[in-house]
Amino acid sequence: MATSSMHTFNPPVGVKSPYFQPLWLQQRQIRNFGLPFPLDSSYFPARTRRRPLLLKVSCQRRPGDVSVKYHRGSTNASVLECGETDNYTSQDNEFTCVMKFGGSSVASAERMREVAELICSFPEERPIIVLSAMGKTTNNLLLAGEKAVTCGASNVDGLKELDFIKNLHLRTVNELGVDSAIISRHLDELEQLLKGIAMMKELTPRTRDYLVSFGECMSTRIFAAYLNKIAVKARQYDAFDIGFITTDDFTNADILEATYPAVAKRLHDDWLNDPAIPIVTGFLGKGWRTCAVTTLGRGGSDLTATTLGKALGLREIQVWKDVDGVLTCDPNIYPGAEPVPFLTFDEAAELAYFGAQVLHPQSMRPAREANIPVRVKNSYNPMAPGTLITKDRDMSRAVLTSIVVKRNVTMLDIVSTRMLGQFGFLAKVFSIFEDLGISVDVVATSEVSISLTLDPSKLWSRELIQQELDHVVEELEKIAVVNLLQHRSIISLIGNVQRSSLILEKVFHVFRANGVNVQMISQGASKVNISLIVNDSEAEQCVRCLHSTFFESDPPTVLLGSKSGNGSIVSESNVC
Ligand SMILES: Nc1ncnc2c1ncn2[C@@H]1O[C@H](COP(=O)(O)OP(=O)(O)O)[C@@H](O)[C@H]1O
Ligand SMILES: N[C@@H](CC(=O)OP(=O)(O)O)C(=O)O
Repeated sequence: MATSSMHTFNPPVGVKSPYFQPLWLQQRQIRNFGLPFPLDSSYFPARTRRRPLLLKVSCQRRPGDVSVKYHRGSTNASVLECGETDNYTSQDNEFTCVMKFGGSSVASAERMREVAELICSFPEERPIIVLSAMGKTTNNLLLAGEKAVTCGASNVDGLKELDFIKNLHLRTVNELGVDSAIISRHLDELEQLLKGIAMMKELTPRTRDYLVSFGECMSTRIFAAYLNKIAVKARQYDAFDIGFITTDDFTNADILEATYPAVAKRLHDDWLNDPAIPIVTGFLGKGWRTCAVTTLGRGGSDLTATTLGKALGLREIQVWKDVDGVLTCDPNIYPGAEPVPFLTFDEAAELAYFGAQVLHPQSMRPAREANIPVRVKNSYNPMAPGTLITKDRDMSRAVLTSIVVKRNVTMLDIVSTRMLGQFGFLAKVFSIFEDLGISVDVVATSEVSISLTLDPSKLWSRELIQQELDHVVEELEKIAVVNLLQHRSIISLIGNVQRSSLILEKVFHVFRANGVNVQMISQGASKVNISLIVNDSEAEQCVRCLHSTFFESDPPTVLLGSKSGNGSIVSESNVC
């Protein structure tokens, strides 16, 4: 490898660039992360060897280029050395796209065979493959872990979830005709881990992440072995071993910037030494402080795929699902939902953030930063065009793109106890949320009152239970009158907010006809989202009615009589 060209390097003091992320690393961590430059022991003068070393890593890239600038010093002020690693240019970019296959796409031996065929049907592509765990595996691992806490170590081998996982994977290996030895160590370790959990009577977030990692570790090993068996040369990678460096937020970790050059370097070098299709575990990373396995939040393999796309500056990122693309609404709520042919990154990000299970909430970020198109396709129906997500699209005729619902949201109405003209009220409220580490979804304000909703996924992952909610209310009550409203839903209308009057006119017509009162409304700064808060019990029906109104040429007049606020039966058009 061409090493650093040494020169004086002034760190951009006070500048926070997304490509310049300071990391405090220890020697052991540097080795573990496999950072893409030679940091052997000679890099650590004796006096700093035991102390943390400040290493700043920045990744500079144009499409197809990856280079790393770094400097190191014993303190922020004294930079000892800096340099730049190899530059990989687009000519030697050996991969063309990422293809990510979700759990439903690799749920059985038959599905794995079909996916292998699908990959081979694109001979012009040199893909990197990302796989999730085989369908239902992650849920069964989590359930097994929870049961292990209380079932006692001697009963672990009788857990039906463990049995399901063993049977599924051994059957798949058998049916594909690959050697079961590739997963036997994992199955043994999994059982031991569950026994450990049973003995400790405890399942920490860190252990939970290690536990679910077995799903992706096994699916990728089986699939790589099968590709090799059919003479398609493939190499399996555990993401946590090739430089996917994350925060240590177990169960919901975030990818750190140093990941991009590390992963690019590893895949690039391996390809040059011995070309083989990389089969990478989705969903997993390595915590930068703990060096333990982390996960990126449920559905996180989408984020693995877009991270790889950005790391290698690829032409396209494909996420293969079990639906014909991103649909006009959740097909579980309304089976007549239609595929949306084009979306912008902003639309897709809002859609994912506000509850569309089809994409991981953070997955658009790397694709947007590197401006790499994301294509959502159906592995069960590869001929369907799918959804193409890009930076811009023609919005001239766009009105509503998709309707999303996020359930079980908690809403807070906060009214200042002071009179009008009291400045600093909003700042005080938000500083309380900041202190408590709680993120807020939707906000509507006046000078003396705020209505807001709390992110249910954050509540879930942080186990923010009633006690914590009570604590929030207690703190807020020092400056305001607070009304806590639970079991609400956010209905998000993703589309062209330039046409908000037209959209809202239709929406309120539907709601009025159905006797539904909107409890809060917010038009996001993103300009692609209008959010409305209704009762949980009303949400699905509202989505179905809105879908009929916006996406069907002949909306139903009356599907069902519905009681209006004063108890009378409404019989207007658009009552669903
Ligand atoms: N707006 C939407 N568009 C498409 N699918 C959606 C939408 N909302 C919810 N879904 C659900 O998301 C599922 C696909 O996401 P997911 O299960 O995470 O896929 P995979 O596991 O294949 O990555 C679909 O089967 C569908 O039930
Ligand atoms: N297996 C993990 C990660 C993932 O991304 O899965 P899927 O692609 O099937 O949503 C999960 O179930 O959350």
